[in-house]
Amino acid sequence: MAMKSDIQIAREASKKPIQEIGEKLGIPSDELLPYGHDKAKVSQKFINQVRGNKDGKLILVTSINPTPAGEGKSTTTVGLVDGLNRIGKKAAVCIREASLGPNFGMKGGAAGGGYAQVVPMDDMNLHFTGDFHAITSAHNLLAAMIDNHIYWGNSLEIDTRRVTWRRVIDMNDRALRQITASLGGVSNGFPREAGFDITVASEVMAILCLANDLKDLQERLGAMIVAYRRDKSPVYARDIKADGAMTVLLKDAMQPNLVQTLENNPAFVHGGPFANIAHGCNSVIATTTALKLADYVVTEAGFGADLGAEKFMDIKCRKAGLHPAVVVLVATVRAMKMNGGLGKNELDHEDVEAVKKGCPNLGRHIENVKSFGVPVVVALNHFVHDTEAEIQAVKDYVKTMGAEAIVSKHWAQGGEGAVDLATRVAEVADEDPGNFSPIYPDDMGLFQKIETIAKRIYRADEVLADQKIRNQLKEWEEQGYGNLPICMAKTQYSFTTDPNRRGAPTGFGVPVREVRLSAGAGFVVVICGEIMTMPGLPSVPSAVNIKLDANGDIEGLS
Ligand SMILES: Nc1ncnc2c1ncn2[C@@H]1O[C@H](COP(=O)(O)OP(=O)(O)O)[C@@H](O)[C@H]1O
Ligand SMILES: O=COP(=O)(O)O
Repeated sequence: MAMKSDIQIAREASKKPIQEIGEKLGIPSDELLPYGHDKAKVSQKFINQVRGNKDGKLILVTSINPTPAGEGKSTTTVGLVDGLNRIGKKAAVCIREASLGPNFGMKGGAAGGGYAQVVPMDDMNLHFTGDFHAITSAHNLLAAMIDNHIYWGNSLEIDTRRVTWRRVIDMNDRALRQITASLGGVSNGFPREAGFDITVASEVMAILCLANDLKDLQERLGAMIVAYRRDKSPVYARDIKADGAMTVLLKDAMQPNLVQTLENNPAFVHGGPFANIAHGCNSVIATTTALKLADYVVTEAGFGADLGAEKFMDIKCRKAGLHPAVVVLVATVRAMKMNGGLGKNELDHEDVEAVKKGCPNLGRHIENVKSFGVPVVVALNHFVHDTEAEIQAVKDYVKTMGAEAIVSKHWAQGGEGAVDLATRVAEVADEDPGNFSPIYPDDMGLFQKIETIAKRIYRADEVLADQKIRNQLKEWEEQGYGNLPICMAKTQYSFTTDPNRRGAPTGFGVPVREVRLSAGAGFVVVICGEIMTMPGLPSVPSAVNIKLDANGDIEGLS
């Protein structure tokens, strides 16, 4: 029988009232702000009340370098939590919210898939509880106030050639990457080059995902650098007096969202930075709250372990004082084949040799995760086309790497299909050796931090950066930002900056195109190769297949 679509499965879910889901975690109904019957925000008051609880075990789900469709990190995160609950563990999901960009572009949503989804998947993949709209508004309020400040006399002496604060929209729109603002004459202000990024690349998004509470949020917002003067001294958001109003716009967005899996297990869904252009992790407030309420919290970080997992460890864990007890590294036969050199349209037939050729990519990610002092379990996310020979090839290879690969069929079977994975992951998590450490110390120089990531994680020979970039990093160190971690922005398809160099390449350099100081979020963004902070739509966007059917139900969301 043909598998139902994700949205059909989600629509048929037997959801419980969100208050019952909260009760599973000890959240009283009056500490939930409901958004309908199946979504709610958790109150800051309750979050403050449980801050003293003992932490559960934190489990990170990452993956090998993915195909364009993604290898099932969110799906495995949800399936693993359902599996853990089936074996009697009190486990919760912690994932990111979906951006409308990939939803209507190519990649799809962020609610998992098959019988391992969070619901209501359509709400979650569309407007959800409005967090992304709030972030977009707050970001663009600041942009409007900057140009307005310049219009009314520019008392801060902003150098209009050095306004670094761009605008955002939660959509893939390449036409907005580079624009000229304030055209049309005197009443429209002073024309200058400007542009848009996608909302998930906004520093406001990063701050919402790293802040502990509203006070911390406002302080970080105020600390964002928005422009420089001619003497190159920074102008902050607090100089524009925008931080208060931005915090008002973000008041509700700051509170984590609670929904449920298809098997009625709790799922925190909050924040949504991409991992190729931002730090790629869900919010600290959701993760730390979940750890106070569940014995096992399973979270994910975007794209492959060279991006999301590295930034989870070196940015999120460092800043929030977290550490993963175990990492689940998702591999799929299809991505192994792609890393073995096959094209994205050649992945549906058996090719054991291609799987074997892709193994070094998996091996490098296993070594990288272990280099953070964290044990790893490989989850082979089973697809219907996978053959026994292909699966065996992965298992045999993983064994040579001193790890173990466990086949998980959560997509097709829900939690029942992930019981073996859940059993093993819980065992490893309970043995948590507590040896986690980031791969570079705070007091290492910024350029040296970039080199450490490039050489130790990507296996690059060198970092290529012109003198202007090196001088900019030195200047930020002199201004007191030298202790910040690095947020690498590069393609998700390769360890290199060339999306076509799959597998485990060596003998390459990492070209740095631009560096941006996210002084509010507290990291330095290093833009490598051709990666864009405003993606474009594909030739046939998913949007063309998204519509309402005769019953008014949504079709085409995945
Ligand atoms: N085992 C599987 N079989 C078939 N499709 C899957 C499987 N796992 C995930 N998918 C689908 O692949 C896409 C990407 O899954 P997702 O969990 O979003 O990946 P990631 O979080 O790594 O980007 C989704 O459409 C999902 O439904
Ligand atoms: O930031 C990217 O996340 P996914 O890997 O979930 O697409």
